[in-house]
Amino acid sequence: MITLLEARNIGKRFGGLHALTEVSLTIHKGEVYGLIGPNGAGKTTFFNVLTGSYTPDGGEFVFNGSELPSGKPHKIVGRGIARTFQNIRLFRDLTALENVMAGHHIRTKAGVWGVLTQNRFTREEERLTTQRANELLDYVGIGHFAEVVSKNLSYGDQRRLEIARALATEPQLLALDEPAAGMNATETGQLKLLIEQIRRDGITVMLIEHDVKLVMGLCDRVAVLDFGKKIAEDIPTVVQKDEAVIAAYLGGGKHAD
Ligand SMILES: Nc1ncnc2c1ncn2[C@@H]1O[C@H](COP(=O)(O)OP(=O)(O)OP(=O)(O)O)[C@@H](O)[C@H]1O
Repeated sequence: MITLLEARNIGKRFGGLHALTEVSLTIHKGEVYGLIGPNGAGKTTFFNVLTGSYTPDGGEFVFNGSELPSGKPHKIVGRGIARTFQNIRLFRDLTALENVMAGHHIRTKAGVWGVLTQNRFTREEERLTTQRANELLDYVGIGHFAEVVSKNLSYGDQRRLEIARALATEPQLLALDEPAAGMNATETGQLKLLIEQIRRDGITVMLIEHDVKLVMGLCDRVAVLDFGKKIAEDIPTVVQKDEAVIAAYLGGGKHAD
């Protein structure tokens, strides 16, 4: 197994609140890795420090063998980590196609000068960016909505669009924050197929998700956070039976039935 991401003793405080305490985990190339836990456990905070939205108070991330810069989202995308957000963050007034093209621009070479002058090189690059964006919209299943303004898409399709935009940055690790939130059973089933396809295409996936069935059916391994600490990490069937996890995540014996 090849290690893609290693989180070493990650800590994050907000004032007196310890949102993450010495969280360490290792993600292997090609796996789907779930991050679960009760509300407020620190899952999104973990994504935020990994992807540079927040600077951790302690610890480090090693990606593909070298340390990631902290607090530099753009550089981290450039290193090959893309994410989606729990609260969808699209350019609401741009079309689906334009949203995906915006994601791809991090990989294009034409600088501001090229865009301003629209030289031949830039025009060719734009053509390829458009082509790639259309391919990605097809890939996530919303190719027919390329020209639709993103705020007019259904919730499920907006989530797919966010995935297409993240894929446009050509990531090696795709971090999905509650991708099934607000989806009905059919959409969730389609999402599962899409994530499986993404993995088959060689992209490692890290997933925060509350839909237990989806997590159990999709993830190779799962880590559980509770009050900012990792309390378990294993294959789904083992995690499901872990007493500390049952107590924390399912509300403990008092509520379990
Ligand atoms: N920017 C912030 N400022 C202050 N406190 C924060 C901030 N972000 C998160 N927190 C707190 O840190 C803790 C962890 O929050 P986080 O959003 O990471 O949890 P989560 O596991 O993703 O929860 P959920 O499943 O509800 O999304 C919570 O107590 C939250 O209130």
